[in-house]
Amino acid sequence: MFITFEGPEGAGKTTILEMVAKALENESFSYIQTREPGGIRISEAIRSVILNREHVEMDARTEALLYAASRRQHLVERVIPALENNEIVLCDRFIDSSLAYQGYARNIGIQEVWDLNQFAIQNCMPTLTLYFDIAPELGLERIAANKNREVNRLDEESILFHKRVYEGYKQVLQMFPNRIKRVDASQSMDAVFEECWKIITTHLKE
Ligand SMILES: Nc1ncnc2c1ncn2[C@@H]1O[C@H](COP(=O)(O)OP(=O)(O)OP(=O)(O)O)[C@@H](O)[C@H]1O
Ligand SMILES: Cc1cn([C@H]2C[C@H](O)[C@@H](COP(=O)(O)O)O2)c(=O)[nH]c1=O
Repeated sequence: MFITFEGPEGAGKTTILEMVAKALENESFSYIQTREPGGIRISEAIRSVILNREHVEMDARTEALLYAASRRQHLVERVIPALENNEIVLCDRFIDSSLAYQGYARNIGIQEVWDLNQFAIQNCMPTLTLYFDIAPELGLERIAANKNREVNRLDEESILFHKRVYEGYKQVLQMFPNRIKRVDASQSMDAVFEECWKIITTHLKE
């Protein structure tokens, strides 16, 4: 099982992924938890290049290529070996982020970014994606309130950009209605977790 967590900034993906990991551990499932961009040395290095606040001149297609490169290395080095070892993979963001952020919000085109990513993923797609649905304003409020979080280059984009990301996700949801399950991320943490856990346990049984 390859489960990804998707959604705009501050939606609660990382928080709930941690809670899901603990719940899987309690049930004695073997799993790994990881993130994109990053998760392993080379992909974390690419992450620093992409998200560096000084790199304001980065071209949108360069950005899309760097995310895809980071994705490729992470898949080969971390995700695929874990799946081959029958471990559940919990991954904070994956290809849907590229479709929403680079494809739609950056105006490259969802189809172009999808095509670009095929070279990187070679058909390795998540079996389940939890989409954390939250109004961009509320997500940004949450991250602004979290003083421990480092602000990155994408966080600093305009509210207009974050609204486009939200619109982009809506389109991605329509493209993959079977794989992507929507969760109301504006609820309390416990309520969001319960909703996610129900979806995951159903997926496990299937
Ligand atoms: N359901 C919730 N209600 C209120 N606050 C929440 C909820 N879920 C998470 N938070 C808080 O919101 C902030 C952002 O949460 P988190 O880092 O999990 O979001 P994220 O989706 O991973 O964000 P990003 O993609 O921007 O890194 C954190 O301070 C977290 O404690
Ligand atoms: C995988 C991926 C990510 N992004 C963006 C989304 C966020 O703004 C950052 C990652 O930061 P986080 O705190 O770890 O969520 O990168 C993107 O634009 N495209 C992608 O493919």
